[in-house]
Amino acid sequence: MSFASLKSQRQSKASRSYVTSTDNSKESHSTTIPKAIHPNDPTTSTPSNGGTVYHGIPENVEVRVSEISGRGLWARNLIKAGSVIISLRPYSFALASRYLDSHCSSCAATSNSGLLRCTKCRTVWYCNTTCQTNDWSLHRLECSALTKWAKSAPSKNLSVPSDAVRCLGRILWQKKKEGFDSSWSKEIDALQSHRHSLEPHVVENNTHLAHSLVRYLGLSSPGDLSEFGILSAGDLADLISRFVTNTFALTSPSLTPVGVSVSPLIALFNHSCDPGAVIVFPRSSRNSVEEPQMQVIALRDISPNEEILTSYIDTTLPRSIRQAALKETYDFTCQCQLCHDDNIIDPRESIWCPKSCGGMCPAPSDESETYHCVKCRAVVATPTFIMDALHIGQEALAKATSIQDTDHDKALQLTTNIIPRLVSAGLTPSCHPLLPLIGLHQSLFLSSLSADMTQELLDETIRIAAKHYMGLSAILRDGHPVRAVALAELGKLLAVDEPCPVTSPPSNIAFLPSGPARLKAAYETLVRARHELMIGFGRNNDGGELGRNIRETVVSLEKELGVWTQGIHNTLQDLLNFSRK
Ligand SMILES: C[S@@+](CC[C@H](N)C(=O)[O-])C[C@H]1O[C@@H](n2cnc3c(N)ncnc32)[C@H](O)[C@@H]1O
Repeated sequence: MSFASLKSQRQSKASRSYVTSTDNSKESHSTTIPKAIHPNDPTTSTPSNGGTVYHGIPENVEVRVSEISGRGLWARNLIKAGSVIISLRPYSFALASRYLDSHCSSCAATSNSGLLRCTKCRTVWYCNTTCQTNDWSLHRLECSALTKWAKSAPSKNLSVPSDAVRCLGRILWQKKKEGFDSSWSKEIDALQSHRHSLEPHVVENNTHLAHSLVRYLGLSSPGDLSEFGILSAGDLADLISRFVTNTFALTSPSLTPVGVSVSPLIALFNHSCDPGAVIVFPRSSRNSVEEPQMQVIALRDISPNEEILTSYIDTTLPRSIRQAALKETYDFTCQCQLCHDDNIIDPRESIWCPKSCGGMCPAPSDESETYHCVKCRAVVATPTFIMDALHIGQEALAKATSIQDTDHDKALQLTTNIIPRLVSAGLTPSCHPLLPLIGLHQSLFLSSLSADMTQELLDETIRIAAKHYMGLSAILRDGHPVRAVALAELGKLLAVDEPCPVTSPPSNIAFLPSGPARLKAAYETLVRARHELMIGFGRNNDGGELGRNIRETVVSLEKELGVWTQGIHNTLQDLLNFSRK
């Protein structure tokens, strides 16, 4: 698995607590509001910010330091939901190896008209010569490193270093170019490092990364790193630790992780499992030189003096998995309400009431002998089949995820078999591992859709997409980009022309509307998706590239529906005229 996918699994999704807090300021980690430090005042020098001057910090945001989470970014004024809080090009980014030939290495765009390959290293691709020229000052150095790496690679699938190694290489070349005393280098050096408190297996991973980096840079020993300002093994360990703790997944406008990115300013945001803001790459810039544009968008209104928090991990995951991921990579125990309030029934870990009252019960754990419904208060002994379903579901999820690219059919068979078992055990659609299994099932189904698909296959994919959205909407805030993308996907599937006229639906498949009713459902779903995209990908961005695509589809559906309504109107008019004759 690439560093990009690992990172994105941890950070791409954020969520909403089941009990919505009306007091947003509760999300801050200290009882007193931390004092502001003045990051843009070069005379300020506290031990916590090292006098770092942050480039591109907007007027309505300031850096403050809290005892629990260190530096963070705070709102000075009210920030409305859907506002772009920060927009910048990351200091460094690298595409994951599998996306190098489908995305431009300068602006990260995909191209329908074909990309141009660097003729020397034959590894990176560009939209055109402008993009190539823009990237040349760094690629010049990267190009020979890539060529040497490929020559000494033991096999073809190891002929390109990982995105993490390439991104670290770019950071070091750029630091050298900018000068070690430049503000660019100081911002990188001021990223938080946890090298003194890492768990042994993290140290081991970091050591592998360090060795690969030394090899990639063409150095014979770590001692040669002094030309990059790295003077000791401790400096190298710090560099790697800073990188791991502060990188973000580079994502496509529809949230596919395609690489890694580093921005020291955006790395100042602290974490919450119910964040007020998200980090996205909406592709909103008209000028490709500014892309990839990394943006922080408010998911809800953020009050003045409230800390702006983003999420580092997939917040659709249950608490124990979130906490383990945060501890391992970021070295802290999350204190957010979702992690600490035991009175919350978390839909991520819930099953339907076995007495069918429509209420939810906390999913039982290995230790619990009984479980109770929060609605009707029924207390029920935990049947072993629920525990078995939870365990088997977890194993199936791990297996299907690991083979999805190598054995599509087997992965699909696994998800097809396990989902009904979890549903009949009473898991709600947002409960782990049912929700990620439905998400995986949907993407496996989508990859098997073709122009000559059958009506049944299309209908089944629509039903899975609807279930997926339903599960996400129980845990993610309205307008969350993950939820918005899922709804757009559902709307697009509904808008696909039905492959053949529907006679009667097979009895084992629930009813789905057809013809004009389906068109109307598609229209309404896409209008709703556009509303969500405008929040999650920014109002000023028109919902990003995906929001603009959906707007075009909505307009054409409106025309189709108009033609249809006009057709009915004309037919009625003809009938009326005929009966009058
Ligand atoms: C990406 S950095 C965020 C900026 C960091 N606070 C700083 O001073 O540079 C991530 C680190 O911030 C700290 N952090 C972030 N969110 C936190 C939270 N909710 N509680 C405690 N520490 C947190 C952890 O040390 C984590 O490894």
